[in-house]
Amino acid sequence: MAGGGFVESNGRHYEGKVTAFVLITCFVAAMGGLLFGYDLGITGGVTSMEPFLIKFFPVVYQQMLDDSGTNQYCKFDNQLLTLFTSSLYLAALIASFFAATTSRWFGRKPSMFVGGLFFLIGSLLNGFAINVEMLIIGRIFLGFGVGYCNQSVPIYLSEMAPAKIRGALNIGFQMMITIGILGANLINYWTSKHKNGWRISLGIGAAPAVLLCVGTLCLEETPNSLIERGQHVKAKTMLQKIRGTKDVDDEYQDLVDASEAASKVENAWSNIAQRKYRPQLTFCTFIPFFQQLTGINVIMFYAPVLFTILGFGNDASLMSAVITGGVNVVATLVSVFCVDRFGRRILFLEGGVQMLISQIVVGVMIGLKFGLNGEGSFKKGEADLLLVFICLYVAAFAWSWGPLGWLVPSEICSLEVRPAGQAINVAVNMLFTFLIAQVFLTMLCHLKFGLFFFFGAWVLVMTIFIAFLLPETKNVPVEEMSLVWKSHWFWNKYIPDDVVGASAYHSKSAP
Ligand SMILES: OC[C@H]1O[C@](O)(CO)[C@@H](O)[C@@H]1O
Repeated sequence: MAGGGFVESNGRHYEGKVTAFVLITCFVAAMGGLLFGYDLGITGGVTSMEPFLIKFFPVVYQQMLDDSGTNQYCKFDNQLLTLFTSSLYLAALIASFFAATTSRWFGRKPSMFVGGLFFLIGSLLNGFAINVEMLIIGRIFLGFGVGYCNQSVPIYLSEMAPAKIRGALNIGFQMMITIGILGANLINYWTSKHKNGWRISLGIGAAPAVLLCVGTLCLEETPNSLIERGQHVKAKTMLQKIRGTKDVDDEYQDLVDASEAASKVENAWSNIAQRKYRPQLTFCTFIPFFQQLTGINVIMFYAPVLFTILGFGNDASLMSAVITGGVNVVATLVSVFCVDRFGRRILFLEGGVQMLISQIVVGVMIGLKFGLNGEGSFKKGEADLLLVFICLYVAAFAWSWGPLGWLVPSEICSLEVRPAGQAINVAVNMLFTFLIAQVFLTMLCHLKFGLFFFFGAWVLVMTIFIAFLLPETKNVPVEEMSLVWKSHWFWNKYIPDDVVGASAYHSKSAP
């Protein structure tokens, strides 16, 4: 068992080693993130494979053949094809509400197990699909898996992990999502060379799903969940077991206190609607909304389709998706190292400016080449340059809005508003992921190259939003957030003086 040491919270010492339990936890969490990323990334490549289109979407395929040489912008515009991609996010949105109740009543473990099972069924239905119905039902099952896992895995992680690696694990989840997307792109690149390769692409997700289910069976329930359900003795024994030491009294007491405080919260929804929580409500709603309005999923879902449209050729399209997927992973890693050193704001602001410039360049290049009628294709050198700017855009997203879109909402919400804040964050994220997936191909058909300016304009709005409204949250303990709001030019009017008095007292009294 590697690692060890202790962490302080509220002046108390938490003993805690990185035990085997913690490592298995990381492994399972990794599978949860990986599956989400895999399902995000897999459809773009699959929907650009001819045998797949011929079998399930012959109309789109015919449209593609008939259209050759004419309007590239509208080649793939088909509602049923889009529904194949986007149905997952709608299902995830609905399932995340059920998952919240399951993990509260029955524990995190059953929730994650159910999530893994959904993933397994969905992957098998897709891999063996004989008609569009089976495909879409499979996608809906995968969506239930995403809803269940996105809700329970991050909670499980933060409850199991020793405090000192909690933040790293938070970004680690996003990191696994990007690795899943890259894995999907690589697998598509390989399977596209085989006749029924799409079956492998869609079915192979069953493997991590089995690992997730089996992994979950080997896991223990979190002490927090046991306390929440009145099993105090078991909770303490469990905490000793997972921390690898008998000396857990301080941490245990904090968990009991936190659970008591949480049980007093009668209605997290009416809490977050109170005036003094206006900053939390605003950021938990707007951060996921803006994250999706960067347009990132246009690249993540449709990169191979988009690159095909731009004239990259089938192989080059899939290869380009692998390149953007790789950039996504590496740039997320940059964030892991920078976020606590340089802070959140600088990443948001630099990322915003870099995304905006890249989007303008991409829009102009496509506009100059394809014009309004959508006719043309790029020469090799031009295509490479376009790819460079798309990579710069992906990198900027991956060290800013990607991980921070999850980190910031979670670190600004104190216990009394956390469940509601987190639920809003996940729901808004899924809703706009769904909408963008659903309307992108139609928007491309109508807005043409202007689509890149459309998302660019949103990036400008969100960068101004961050510049003026988000204070730095680096190294701010959650109980001191109200001091930060109170000293902010805009939010100060929402924070009553007595709340700040209480936090100031708290922070002084904590040694
Ligand atoms: O890495 C890109 C991916 O990250 C997310 O924004 C989630 O944080 C997804 O919507 C996107 O596909």
